[in-house]
Amino acid sequence: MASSLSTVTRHKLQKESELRVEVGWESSIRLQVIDGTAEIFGTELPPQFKLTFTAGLKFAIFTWDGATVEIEGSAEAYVADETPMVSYVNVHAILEQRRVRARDAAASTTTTLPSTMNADAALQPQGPRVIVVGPSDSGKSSLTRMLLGWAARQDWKPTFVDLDIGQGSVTIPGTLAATPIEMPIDPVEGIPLEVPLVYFYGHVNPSANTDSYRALVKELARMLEIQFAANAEARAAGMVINTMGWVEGVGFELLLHGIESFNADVILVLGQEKLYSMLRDKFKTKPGVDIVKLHKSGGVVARSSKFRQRMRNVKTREYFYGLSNDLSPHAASVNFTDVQVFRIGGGPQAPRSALPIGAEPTADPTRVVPVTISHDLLHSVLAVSYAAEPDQLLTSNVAGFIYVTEIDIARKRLSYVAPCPGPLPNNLLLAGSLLWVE
Ligand SMILES: Nc1ncnc2c1ncn2[C@@H]1O[C@H](COP(=O)(O)OP(=O)(O)OP(=O)(O)O)[C@@H](O)[C@H]1O
Repeated sequence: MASSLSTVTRHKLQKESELRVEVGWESSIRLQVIDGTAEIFGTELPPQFKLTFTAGLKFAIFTWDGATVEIEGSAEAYVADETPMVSYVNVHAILEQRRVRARDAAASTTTTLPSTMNADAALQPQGPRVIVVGPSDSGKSSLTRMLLGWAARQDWKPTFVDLDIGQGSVTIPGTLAATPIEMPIDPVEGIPLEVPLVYFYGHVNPSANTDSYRALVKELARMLEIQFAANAEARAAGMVINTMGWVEGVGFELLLHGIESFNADVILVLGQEKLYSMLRDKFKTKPGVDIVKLHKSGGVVARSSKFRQRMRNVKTREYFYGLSNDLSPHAASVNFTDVQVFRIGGGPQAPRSALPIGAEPTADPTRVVPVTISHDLLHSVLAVSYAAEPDQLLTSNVAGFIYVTEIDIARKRLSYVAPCPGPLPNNLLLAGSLLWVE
């Protein structure tokens, strides 16, 4: 039975049960494990230590052997003893065997090859490449976290790939990203930002420009392939890929494109029979791809579009201000001539003169188009690209993001806020449809 908590409440959890918590929007809560052991999405909680969970968060504290958990503050919370966790951890055990096999095989390849010879990258021993798929609110991100967390607890550094542009769990929404996970993901702080490879798609809706989305997925996969070829440890640990909840029509095509681009060999399907059978049909002639159907947890909470919008704002705010307002973003301004802003898509594909008579030029969705700086850019989130030339902007990764706070047309100056001081690392900026108002 759900209870509304406003003060301190203790919950005794039996083995293999979980406490499902929804923090209210009014304030954060403090939570600690009083005795026993418990984890949040694969990350073990430190005993006797108060952790703060911010307003709006929804999560489960799971225990394998039993625990007592105390919550201070206002939250909806209830205990559930029916969870799919055992099936999830069984998947982890199989992935673990594959990682060990890849590591052992890599070790014997290096000892048997002459030192001057490199094994063909495609033939090198390879750990599991897992892709988690399912409709919206099926628990994909949570399962991804668990699999990464359990692997990291066994000293692997698996690569987390996030293709879900709606949430932006690595940096901000509207991005695709990959990062090695060296330790279980902190349930409060999230993913550390040290070495992520981030690409800016610029929209939270994949249908805004599916061609550019595909181009970015391909490029991210290509970059990881290069990294894996040079790093046997990362290759053996493999990757866990989180996807978006769009699984019908073009969404399904994009899923297939993701699976093929990353050469995924384990597809975990959460909570939808139809998607499972469509994938099984697609891959029945392809040996070496395992498709596994898993139950969705009864704890997964459906989130409205308003809630998602709110969480996106929280995520963007966190990027600039830190989780608990502990970062001081840096306000600065530049002359219009100091920066060049572009967007992807638009503009004619070919000049009318080059087209057959009567044909209308269509917009090229992957074309890099210059943007004239105007009031239209006010409140935009812009990516600072690593591209050396504008024509590389489509597939270059990004250094970070700024948001535009003022456009002074008379003085031709653009004011912005960046997460750190100092000049921008590049003057090539990329705009999408992402806006943010403090
Ligand atoms: N067992 C659980 N108990 C309580 N809350 C949960 C549980 N599992 C997941 N949640 C919460 O439910 C929400 C949806 O889960 P999650 O983000 O994993 O789904 P998703 O399939 O990745 O969603 P989408 O792709 O639509 O964004 C999240 O807020 C998550 O923290």
